[in-house]
Amino acid sequence: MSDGHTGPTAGGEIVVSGLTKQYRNVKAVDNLSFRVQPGRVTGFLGPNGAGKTTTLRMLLNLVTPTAGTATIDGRRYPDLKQPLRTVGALLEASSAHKGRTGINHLRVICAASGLPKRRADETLAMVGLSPAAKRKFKGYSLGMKQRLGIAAAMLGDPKVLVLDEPANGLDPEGIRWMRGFLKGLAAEGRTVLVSSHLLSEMQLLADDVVIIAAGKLVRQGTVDEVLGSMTTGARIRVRTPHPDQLAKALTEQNAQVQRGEDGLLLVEGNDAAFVGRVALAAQVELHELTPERPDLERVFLELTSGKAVIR
Ligand SMILES: Nc1ncnc2c1ncn2[C@@H]1O[C@H](COP(=O)(O)OP(=O)(O)OP(=O)(O)O)[C@@H](O)[C@H]1O
Repeated sequence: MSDGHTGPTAGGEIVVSGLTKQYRNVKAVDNLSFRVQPGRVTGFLGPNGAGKTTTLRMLLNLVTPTAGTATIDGRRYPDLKQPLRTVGALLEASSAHKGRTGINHLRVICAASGLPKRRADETLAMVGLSPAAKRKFKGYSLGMKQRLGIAAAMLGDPKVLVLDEPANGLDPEGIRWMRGFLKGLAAEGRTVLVSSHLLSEMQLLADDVVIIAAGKLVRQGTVDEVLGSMTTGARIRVRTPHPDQLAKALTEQNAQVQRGEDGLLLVEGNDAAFVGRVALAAQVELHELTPERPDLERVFLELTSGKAVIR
């Protein structure tokens, strides 16, 4: 809708509708629509150049859409009555005045935005940076800078968090911390939208995923739905001392079977119960029968194959 109001929505829902951004030569975002629910972590995934950053910047009114709308809590960003209390954002490795201490960086933002000064101390504690409060920004590690950026995003106690590649450059400990922190925010009922190309990380972090490629929606759903919808990715590992006999029986039932080492068979497109039944009917002893869940990495490559163009 053009007046910036899309009617009542549950607190903190993000609604992207027909969003499009045409740069001179590139359609960075192409008629994109999706919804992001509160109380959940949503992974916003896509290959390089897919249009993730452009979408998030349109959501935050930093880039003007060519067409379509993006609303937070039912309003476009410029129409939010209290933007910092509604949405907090981390767009890139946060920058701050090099000679300023972490705590002063946050206090400056509080002063400029009419937020109480105590929020600087509270959010610094929230991200575990209190011990480094009085150290200068230029001495912060990348991980500390990311934490400070998150503290800044949390100053207004927003119900919506939008983070562009927050795990970039973090070490495994930093990534683990980030995961716990973001899950905690969602558990408090906040909306957490996180862009990433680290798909394995998203599988551990996200409840829902929105996958885009070349500016277009490729798939949206819960992580389980998206993984479960990929029949080609689902395989059953079967181990038997009689692989020839079992492979023959399975192939006769039109199953696709790949041979591995040590009597291993990989069966595609069927479930474990099917494989067990065929083995029983063929009187073949089984030493292993394991459904292999497709991982998000494989699903992602399959869904976006051919669209991961470097533009
Ligand atoms: N200001 C701009 N002017 C022209 N083209 C742009 C501009 N900003 C982005 N693009 C182009 O739009 C496309 C989408 O870029 P965007 O940064 O949104 O993708 P992304 O999914 O965030 O990628 P990455 O993971 O590499 O950051 C790319 O082709 C990019 O070159």
